[in-house]
Amino acid sequence: MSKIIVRGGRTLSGTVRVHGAKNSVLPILAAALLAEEGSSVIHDVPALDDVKNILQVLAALGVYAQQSDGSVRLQAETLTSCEAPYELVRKMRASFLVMGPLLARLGKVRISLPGGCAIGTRPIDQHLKGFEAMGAEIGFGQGTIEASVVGKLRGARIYLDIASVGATENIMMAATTATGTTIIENAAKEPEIVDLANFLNAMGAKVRGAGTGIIRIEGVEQLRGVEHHVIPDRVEAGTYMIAAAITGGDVYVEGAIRDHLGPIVAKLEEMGVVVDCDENGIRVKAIQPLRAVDVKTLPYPGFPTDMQAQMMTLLLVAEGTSIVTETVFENRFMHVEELIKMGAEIKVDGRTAIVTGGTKLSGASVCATDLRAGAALICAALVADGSTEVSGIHHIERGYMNIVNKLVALGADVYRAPSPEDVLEESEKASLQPENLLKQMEQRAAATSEVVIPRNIQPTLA
Ligand SMILES: CC(=O)N[C@H]1[C@@H](OP(=O)(O)OP(=O)(O)OC[C@H]2O[C@@H](n3ccc(=O)[nH]c3=O)[C@H](O)[C@@H]2O)O[C@H](CO)[C@@H](O)[C@@H]1O
Ligand SMILES: C=C(OP(=O)(O)O)C(=O)O
Repeated sequence: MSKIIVRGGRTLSGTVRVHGAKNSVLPILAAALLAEEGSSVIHDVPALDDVKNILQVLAALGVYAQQSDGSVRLQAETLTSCEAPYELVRKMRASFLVMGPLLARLGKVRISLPGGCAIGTRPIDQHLKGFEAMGAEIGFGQGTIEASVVGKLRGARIYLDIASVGATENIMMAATTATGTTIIENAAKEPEIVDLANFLNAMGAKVRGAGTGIIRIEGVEQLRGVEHHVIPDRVEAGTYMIAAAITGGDVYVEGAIRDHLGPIVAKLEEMGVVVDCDENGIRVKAIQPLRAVDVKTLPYPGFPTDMQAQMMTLLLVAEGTSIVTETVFENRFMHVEELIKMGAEIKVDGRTAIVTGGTKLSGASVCATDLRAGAALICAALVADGSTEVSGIHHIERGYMNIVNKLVALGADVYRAPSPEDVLEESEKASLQPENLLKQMEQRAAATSEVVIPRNIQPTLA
């Protein structure tokens, strides 16, 4: 098991550049399935495990993808399957976002139920309610969902009981080529929804109102591939803002968009952190001591649940007691137990955590139970006395590209310790390189006095 090791006590300073948003790029790559003509070229695609995973799902459906230097070209003119394989969907919930595009493109889809995860049960009833309203027949097999529609999906008025990000995206994509108009009421308003709508509109869709609670999609005949730049990752940006503040540092987060980070900026300022925003990024300068503040997570534009764990960690170094309330997911305090191992004083009562500030944190062996819990542990480790070993880092690598290098560039004392299996894998890979294979054959031949003629210099037989 690989680990990230952090020796705390360094003050962060300098500039860090944020990558493209994970939560934008995943639906956008799924939406590329809708292009019946031409290629889609997506730029600012971060090299994250989640991205690799969705590209594998798309490949299994027949999409041809080429990746180079932060961009991906996708060719989806001919799809070869309507079935998203279980092993891939199981790895990542966001793969469920291919359901809407597949229903629109092929009129049928077979996909595994994505199941729950550490932060909550995460049902998909609102996605399915939307597809059914649009005329899809939905059936459940053993852990799978099969949906089909006779002819095309039909536009409908769909009220979401919860302003679900994924359901809004899935229904929005399905509706782009439906007959008539679809209206999503109580739609999610996240910036990633707007990014997806912009991509769809560039492809020829007619989506209006993205970013508000009511989205109207007028169905069009077909969509074509286009080029698109993904928006910067607001959660990655927010995490580096917290990392800067917790170490009493001075960091410029290049690419951070202030309008996407309203609640983070507001809470940091309430705590006494100096936040300067310009059109290219956000500078965070922490003048400690910081003040305790209360935080309640809510759908956008409220305080993002994806920043709750990191914010809780910052509150540990503030003066006074803070109350953190998680309203979006029912089980998103898994980091608390790990922070307590580092000396934190936090009491959880249902969806509320009472955080006592000013306690000294000490290095410990802790485990990232989910992506943002992992980010929060790294933030805590940056100010803890001594060394912290964070395991479960595959969660962190789902959402933060080059986190270790970025923190090192800001002055942190941190490194990634590969697991013995990783080292073995690397050496196995190396031993499979052609030049090494040849060397091994030669060594074996010398030992057995066999004659080895490498294939590329073998004489052609008459
Ligand atoms: C890939 C991606 O973009 N992930 C984000 C997306 O996840 P995701 O799209 O899964 O989150 P949702 O907005 O759908 O979930 C919000 C709440 O609604 C509930 N719900 C959702 C759908 C449904 O059909 N029924 C239902 O009850 C969920 O269990 C959860 O309690 O938004 C979350 C909330 O901002 C973020 O934490 C995730 O980082
Ligand atoms: C919960 C998250 O992502 P996902 O929905 O992909 O699990 C997250 O990004 O914090």
